[in-house]
Amino acid sequence: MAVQLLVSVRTADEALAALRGGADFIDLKEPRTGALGGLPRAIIRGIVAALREAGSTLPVSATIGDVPLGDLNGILDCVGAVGSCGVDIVKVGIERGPQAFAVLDALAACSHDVVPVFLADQGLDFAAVAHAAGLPLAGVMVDTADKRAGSLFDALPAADLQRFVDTVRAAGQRVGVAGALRVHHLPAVHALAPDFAGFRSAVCNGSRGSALDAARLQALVAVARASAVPTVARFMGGLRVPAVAGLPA
Ligand SMILES: O=C[C@H](O)COP(=O)(O)O
Repeated sequence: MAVQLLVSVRTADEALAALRGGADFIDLKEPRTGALGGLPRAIIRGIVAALREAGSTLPVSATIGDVPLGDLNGILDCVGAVGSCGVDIVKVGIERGPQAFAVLDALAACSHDVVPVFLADQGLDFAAVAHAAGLPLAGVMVDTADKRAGSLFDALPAADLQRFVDTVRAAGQRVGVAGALRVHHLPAVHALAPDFAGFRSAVCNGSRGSALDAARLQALVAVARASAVPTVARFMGGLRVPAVAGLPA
């Protein structure tokens, strides 16, 4: 099955461009304030309304922002507030640490559909990943916090990435990957075979805080949808990297 494309946006115009451009999920966040920067609630409500007025039935997610794991009440308050803005899924960043288990339990027990996003910069705690996979959540995702440090494929060994996908899927959960992924990572992403992959940096003209670029999104969607992607004998972390001449990386 094709990997579905989650595209992160920060305005209604970007959301409509992502809709027209072929995204499978629309993800609302403020990339200027961090990997999982949260948008003001009024903006979230406005973007959801604009998408629905345009006839979109695509799932919409939104992040709560960077709330420390130690602030469980703060996390749950933000999940409630963002979840009441009309989004289908609320995304919550999960840093590595012992508090992750209690936070995951609380997220699974709350009244909104939540996707925990494991931040891979310090490596993954597979006990926490397996714990999340066994909970009634809307999926489990991995991403990176520091976008300057390279992509997800730089942050984690290929074997860990595959273990993440396999662990979540074996528990029957939907699994997603993200982390400064570019067009040239698509074959590696396809090899991992998650249910969905998230993009922001790759669809912007400059940094991930700059405006979404429709041509870059179009190129990304075209390559992702292509049944066969040309590859060259170049490897990154043991995974094939494609040659995509003329397309933005
Ligand atoms: O949820 C997905 C992220 O917004 C992806 O952002 P990124 O491609 O800049 O890592």
